[in-house]
Amino acid sequence: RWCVQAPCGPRRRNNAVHPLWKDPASSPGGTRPSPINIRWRDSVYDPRLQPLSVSYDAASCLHVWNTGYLLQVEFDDSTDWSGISGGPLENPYRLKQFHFHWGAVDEWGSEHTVEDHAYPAELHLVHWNAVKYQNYREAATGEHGLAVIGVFLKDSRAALGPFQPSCLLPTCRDYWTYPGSLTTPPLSESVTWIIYKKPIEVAQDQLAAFRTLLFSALGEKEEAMVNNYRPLQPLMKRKVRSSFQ
Ligand SMILES: NS(=O)(=O)c1ccc(NCc2ccco2)cc1
Ligand SMILES: [Zn+2]
Repeated sequence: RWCVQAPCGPRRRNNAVHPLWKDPASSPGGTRPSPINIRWRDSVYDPRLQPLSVSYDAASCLHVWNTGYLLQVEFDDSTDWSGISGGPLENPYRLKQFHFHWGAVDEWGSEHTVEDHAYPAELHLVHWNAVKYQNYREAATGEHGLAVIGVFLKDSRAALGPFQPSCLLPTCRDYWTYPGSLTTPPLSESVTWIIYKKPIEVAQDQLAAFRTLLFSALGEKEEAMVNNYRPLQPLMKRKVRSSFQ
């Protein structure tokens, strides 16, 4: 079982909604905030987009932890064990971590939506540009610093395989891509988003397991970790490109 409680980080007022999720739906001064609602009419097929090349080695997985606002799996990014290239990317990017966002019920929970449809959860595989930057922390706030793959989760009888990153991707590799931001602080506008069109299927008990995690730390009033997604942000002057027609 994952460590259910959040690490005892900065003390928070009891039974307050996690401050992170009270962030206003706007990003003051931002020009490319995430997440967004993906609409067919805002997107354009780009035939120049290459397939995304994904190579993950489960042996580079380090540990799973409750960050205090989501569940995160960390990877050894000291070499190019696991990473992606191609697609909309001008360099190879190295896998640093993946994490999930989810709702209290199946009707919502994903950060991005497609034609106003929300999924029960969304997986983010976070990669950094190891050609342009020395480390993840620098890349996370720099231009062309991060590439995040978004995968929608929908519930079904089928069970998700073990948390091996390669079995977390849909078989259909059609995707949308757009320039955006981190969806949690520091909200840096450093992300090339790559969102797969097709969801992966997870068993109901796996979604239920996410909802047993806590925002609260040991000794604090228990507060279920649910609805850890940022509100939708305006598209502003951006084009969403699709790899498919
Ligand atoms: N939800 S997400 O995929 O947009 C995302 C991805 C990565 C970070 N990283 C936050 C960070 C900044 C410096 C070190 O670590 C925050 C949010
Ligand atoms: Zn995320």
